[in-house]
Amino acid sequence: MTLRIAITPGEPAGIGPDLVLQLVQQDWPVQLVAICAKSLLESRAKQLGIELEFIDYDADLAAQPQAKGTLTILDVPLEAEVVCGELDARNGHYVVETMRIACEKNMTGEFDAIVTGPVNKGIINKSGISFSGHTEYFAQESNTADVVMMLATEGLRVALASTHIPLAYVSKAITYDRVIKVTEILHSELKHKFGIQQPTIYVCGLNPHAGEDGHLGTEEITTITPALDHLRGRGMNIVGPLPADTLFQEKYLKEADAVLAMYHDQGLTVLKYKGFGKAVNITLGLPFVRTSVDHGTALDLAGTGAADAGSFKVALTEAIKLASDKKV
Ligand SMILES: NC(=O)c1ccc[n+]([C@@H]2O[C@H](COP(=O)([O-])OP(=O)(O)OC[C@H]3O[C@@H](n4cnc5c(N)ncnc54)[C@H](O)[C@@H]3O)[C@@H](O)[C@H]2O)c1
Ligand SMILES: N[C@H](C(=O)O)[C@H](O)COP(=O)(O)O
Repeated sequence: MTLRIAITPGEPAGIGPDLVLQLVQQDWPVQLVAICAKSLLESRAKQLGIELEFIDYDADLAAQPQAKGTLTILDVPLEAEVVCGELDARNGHYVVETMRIACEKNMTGEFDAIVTGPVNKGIINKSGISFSGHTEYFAQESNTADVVMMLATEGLRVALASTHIPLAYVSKAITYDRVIKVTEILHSELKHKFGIQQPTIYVCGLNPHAGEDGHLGTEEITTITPALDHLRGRGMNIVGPLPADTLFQEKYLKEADAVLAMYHDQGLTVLKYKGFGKAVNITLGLPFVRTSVDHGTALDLAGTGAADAGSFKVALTEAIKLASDKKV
């Protein structure tokens, strides 16, 4: 049976539409359906000089593998005309609607995975919708209490204990229960989705030098270590908390199936330094497969033809793998 994968190009003024047009220049063993404005992709294709056959999505037809040079679209109309590189709050609802449809159709089983292009969180908020990221949106929309953001590139997986929150709130977000829940999800998904029988997880401290015995912060003593001790007591291979600035070295990474960072930039700066443009963002703990690109909207490159589709291809390849494994 051919899998059906939803692609949301994301912010219409960014590079997402360009990258979707690049993705379908090759065959894929699954059906790809872009959930977005047909008019947007038609005009972007014209601007980029790409010739494509556009096909309207029909849910009643059996899924067929993606043939290069065609693009199947589930049309969602824009609210306002798009100018490349110029954010417009009037399209905030449109962007979220594409995500909502993708989520709904994955929940019902019509689709087998979602691969998302980049969105601008600020402009969605400006449009009146409270929004902090796809990860949080899909968790809420699918009634999933806890999910984990994990980015992966060749040789490194980094998961986050907190995601899109101001730095000032991070300490409060790192609770005993949160550290346990995130590590449990990460451990379980490494085992069941990535086939690692006995996962080893290295965990970063929160403070400089992991708190230096409480002299540079106490969260390691009061919260993180007790949570990790609890998990170790249940038989999990957990190392840490280690100082984040010296954890990311080969000696440790060769032992680690994943690193759990306490906050966004602590982990993703390293991950993106290692693999920007070749990494995938995977939401762990959702009832469906969801992957994404490792980069943002790159407004400066929209419509120029200079955007690189490497990460989108990695994200799609990973979604196909995860969705295929789920079907077995
Ligand atoms: N998956 C997502 O939805 C996602 C991920 C990251 C950032 N964002 C959002 O994107 C917006 C812009 O973020 P930013 O400026 O930090 O990052 P960015 O990734 O958009 O841009 C950073 C730099 O990398 C370049 N770049 C990015 N993607 C590229 C590609 N595919 N090919 C070639 N060059 C590329 C850009 O031109 C720019 O110079 C923000 O609103 C942020 O929240 C969204
Ligand atoms: N934190 C992600 C990154 O830096 O790549 C990005 O903002 C996207 O997150 P969502 O998948 O939750 O939108």
